[in-house]
Amino acid sequence: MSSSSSSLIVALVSKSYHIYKKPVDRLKQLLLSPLYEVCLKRRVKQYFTEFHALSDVSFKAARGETIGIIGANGAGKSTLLQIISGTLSPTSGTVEVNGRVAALLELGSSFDPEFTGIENVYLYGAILGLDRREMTKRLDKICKYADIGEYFHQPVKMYSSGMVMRLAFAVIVHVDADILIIDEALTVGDAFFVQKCMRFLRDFRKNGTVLFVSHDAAAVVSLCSHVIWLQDGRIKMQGSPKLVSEAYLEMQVMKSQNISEEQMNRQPSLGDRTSESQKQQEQARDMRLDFINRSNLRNDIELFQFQPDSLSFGQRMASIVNVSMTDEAGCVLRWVVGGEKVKLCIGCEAHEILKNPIVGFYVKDRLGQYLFGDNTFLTYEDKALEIAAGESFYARFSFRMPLLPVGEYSISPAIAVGTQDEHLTQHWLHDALVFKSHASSVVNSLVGIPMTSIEIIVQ
Ligand SMILES: Nc1ncnc2c1ncn2[C@@H]1O[C@H](COP(=O)(O)OP(=O)(O)OP(=O)(O)O)[C@@H](O)[C@H]1O
Repeated sequence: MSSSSSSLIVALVSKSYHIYKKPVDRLKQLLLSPLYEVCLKRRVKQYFTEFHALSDVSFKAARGETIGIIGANGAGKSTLLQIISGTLSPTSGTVEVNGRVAALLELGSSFDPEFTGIENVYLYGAILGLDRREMTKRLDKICKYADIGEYFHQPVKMYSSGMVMRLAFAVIVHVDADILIIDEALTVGDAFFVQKCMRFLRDFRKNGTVLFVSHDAAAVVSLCSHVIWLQDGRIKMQGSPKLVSEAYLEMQVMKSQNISEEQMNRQPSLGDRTSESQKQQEQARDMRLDFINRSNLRNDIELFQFQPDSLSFGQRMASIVNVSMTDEAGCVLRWVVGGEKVKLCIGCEAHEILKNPIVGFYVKDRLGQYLFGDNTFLTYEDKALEIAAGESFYARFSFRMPLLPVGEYSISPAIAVGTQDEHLTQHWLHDALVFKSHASSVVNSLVGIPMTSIEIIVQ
């Protein structure tokens, strides 16, 4: 990307803070340090420790790009975005912005609670570099977009959080921003207004640049074209939303289970099982035969071979050794038609005694968006289940295959031990079974559900 096509260039941005143990240390630093330096011509000890909230962060964003910024609490997301929006200066590094930046962080946090909605519109406009005359021209439209009625004339302290969001977003929509910075607060709240914001964002993204900040990997996958993962003030990883969010999710699982990266076995050696799965593939029945010539929009879904060597993590008291989709009679399928009854079988092997194993899966689309998933926990919650070391077992999920838009999908199975809320992942296999929808009547939604009937009734 050339710098001229970039609407935003962040180059080696760092931010550090001086941390003082006691308030008096700040005073000592302020008074003694320069005094010593002048009188004694030497540096004296520092009364603070330096904390690096951001270290050498660099990236570029082009017009039409939506960049996701993910990271745990304290990772440096707000610091970075405050620097980009110009409300905080970096300790070192530069930010080049081509155009107007409008930030909607912690929605409405820059509103003055004592001022009315209208007064805050002017205030917010001023922060974004628009004078009173320009804001007056836009006031009616902002009022209509926010749709908060008489509250527009009331002090903001009387607003519900939903009203604050409505007003803040209405302003953002009408300030002709080139770069929008928003956070996940936008995606919660009144569903109709969220949809309205999303429609604006979808449109805005065609020419503008969006920075979307979130803790939630699934949210960035559905909105962003590129994702930056911040950890301890540094870029831990950046790239495609799917890859980065998977790695981030993996790290979160490891953290919640107190597992170090070394403890994770990331090298499955299940190659010897490939031949078995190949055999299954050859014997698989083509379910399309039953549906031939019914419709050219029939949702033909091709299932590929189980990938035992796909990226995985887990403690490995057990392994996933096979994933297949079968028809009701148990015959392994190579093709399935959306809307048909199928069974998803996840074969496992225990390497040690397993108490209360949970087997589950997620189905994801090409962008890594989670479409649906389930696990065995609730069904087995009241039944003590113990599996001896060396035993094989499998979990089977029976459901109707949803109708899927044309594209590639994958199933990520997992086995864990414990409960739904507190468990230790033993083996999580990313994209273990890939499948492809070749034709579909579903175009504008993530999945379609099989209709039992469709009618027009003229009275
Ligand atoms: N004024 C400050 N003085 C000292 N440390 C600060 C200051 N502002 C932020 N920090 C620290 O910098 C780090 C990054 O903070 P930041 O708010 O950017 O994180 P974040 O990723 O936005 O977190 P969250 O998701 O919780 O909002 C944190 O450890 C925070 O405590």
